[in-house]
Amino acid sequence: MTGILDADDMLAKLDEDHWNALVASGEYTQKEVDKARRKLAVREEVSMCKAMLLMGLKAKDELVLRIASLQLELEKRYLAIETLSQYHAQHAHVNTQVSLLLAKLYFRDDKKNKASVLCQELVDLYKEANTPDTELTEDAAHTLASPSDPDGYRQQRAKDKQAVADAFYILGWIAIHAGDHTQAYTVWEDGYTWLPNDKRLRKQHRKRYCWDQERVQGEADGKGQDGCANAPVDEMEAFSVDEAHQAELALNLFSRRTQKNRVVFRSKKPIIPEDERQMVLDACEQFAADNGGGWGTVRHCSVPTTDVAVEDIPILRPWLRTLMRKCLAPMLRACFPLLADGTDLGPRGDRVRIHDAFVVRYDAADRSVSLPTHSDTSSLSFTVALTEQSGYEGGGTWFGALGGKVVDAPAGHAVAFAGPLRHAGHPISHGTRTILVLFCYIEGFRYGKYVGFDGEDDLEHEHAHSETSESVHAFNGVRESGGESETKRLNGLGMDGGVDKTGRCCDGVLSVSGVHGDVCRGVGGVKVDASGGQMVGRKKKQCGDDDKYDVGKGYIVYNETYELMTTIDAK
Ligand SMILES: O=C(O)CCC(=O)C(=O)O
Ligand SMILES: [Fe+2]
Repeated sequence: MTGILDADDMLAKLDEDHWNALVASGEYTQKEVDKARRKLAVREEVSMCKAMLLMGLKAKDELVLRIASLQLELEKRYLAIETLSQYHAQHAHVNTQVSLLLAKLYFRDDKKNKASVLCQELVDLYKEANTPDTELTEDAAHTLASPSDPDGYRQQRAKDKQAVADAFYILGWIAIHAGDHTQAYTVWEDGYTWLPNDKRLRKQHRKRYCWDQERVQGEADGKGQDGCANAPVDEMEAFSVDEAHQAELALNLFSRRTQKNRVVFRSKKPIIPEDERQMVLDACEQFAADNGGGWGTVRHCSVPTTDVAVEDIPILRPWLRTLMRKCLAPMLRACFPLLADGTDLGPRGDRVRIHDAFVVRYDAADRSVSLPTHSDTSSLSFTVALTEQSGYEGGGTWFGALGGKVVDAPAGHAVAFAGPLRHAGHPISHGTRTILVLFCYIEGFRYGKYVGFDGEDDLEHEHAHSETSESVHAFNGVRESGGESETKRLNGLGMDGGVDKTGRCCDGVLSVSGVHGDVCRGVGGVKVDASGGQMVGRKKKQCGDDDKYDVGKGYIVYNETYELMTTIDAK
């Protein structure tokens, strides 16, 4: 009995022996046992915190936050929500952190309206009590974000600002998921005005500035592509939805009368001349060389498509703005003459805005050969071929609503289509295929309204909740509560958006902790809509019989989305 001094030590020793025996017997792995032990400790702490709360032994806000974060660790988000929402309902002046965590959990739970009310409340309270910050240099902003002050005042201020920045950020994402990019960018711009030192708000501001405002010489005076200045629609080859897809939701975006079932268009002529294509490819290679030697993966995870964001390559920005203004926007105007709300894209398509622009490369020699079925979170999208068709085999864009037709384009030609259409990057079997991909929105046109992105899905989620709690109760044992099965069930969907170490969300990749496991969900995560699609980040991934491209089970999600969700996990 060496080293045993009192009853507590004795019990601890017995406990230790008990756990060790479980591992030694081979019945459980060390990892399973560690997890079970941690679970017990967390439960004990929850009980203690609850007792302290009753006895008024510590600041209530702190205790409530601690209880909620422990409940999250136990993978019981519904309990965390209950804890926070009850507290929120009972207290008129609720701590910022409590409101924010509750908003994030609602957001992740797809209760967007509830999340939105809380975020708006945080923003309004902040605005009442503060004045907009001034923009600081990156360094100064960083110091501010990590202050060291003994009495904690500055630290608390910084935390509150961070919370309000998060609230702005979430409000924007809620708008994106409702298919309202205009509103999202308005909120983010407002957030940037108030908190210009928040990195994510600053990034959104710069993106808008880049695509909507910045003009450099040569652009404004009309140099650049004029090849399709008037973009007559007869210069476009149109593809119509087939018999089986007459109810295609994407058609709802447009006047049925004028659109006549046409949802995909391919230019008959090249819109980017060869020298410009080469310039773009060179710029991307140069960018890759300057940034660690390889192309990045801006969006994807388990399907490792390689891509670069055009806004990150300065010389491509004016080029794309000119191409957009002179060619692509008028082309969209011609192809999609009348929207469902009776408006049009404006003279020469000047209501069209770039939401995102990527150069995407598929390479048969690495694993980036295809892209799973998804819908873009855009009202209109483009792919423009940058490489010659002779340089690859396979490839092109697959569209479900065209009866599974694959539309590929010769070098320099553009394919324009309605973003909500289900589509996929058809696999290449040889060579390299590089395309420019554009996600566009139409200023002031809330396309989500026409494809069912609107509305609170509380009912659906009350149901999901009961499933969640059932599964949680059913899986309290050591074995069953471990990562995969529970995470799957927690989603109530049998599929999950996981997050890998690099911050990309992946379908089918189940991460170890349940909390991480459904990181994607709230960000528009694994949302199943009427047509059985999932929405992740800015893309809506669909699962259906014809999901034959789901080879790599990849989601397309933004790293910035991941950044937001990790702040939720940070509690
Ligand atoms: O490879 C293609 O043609 C499709 C690409 C695509 O859909 C995307 O990047 O969103
Ligand atoms: Fe796409």
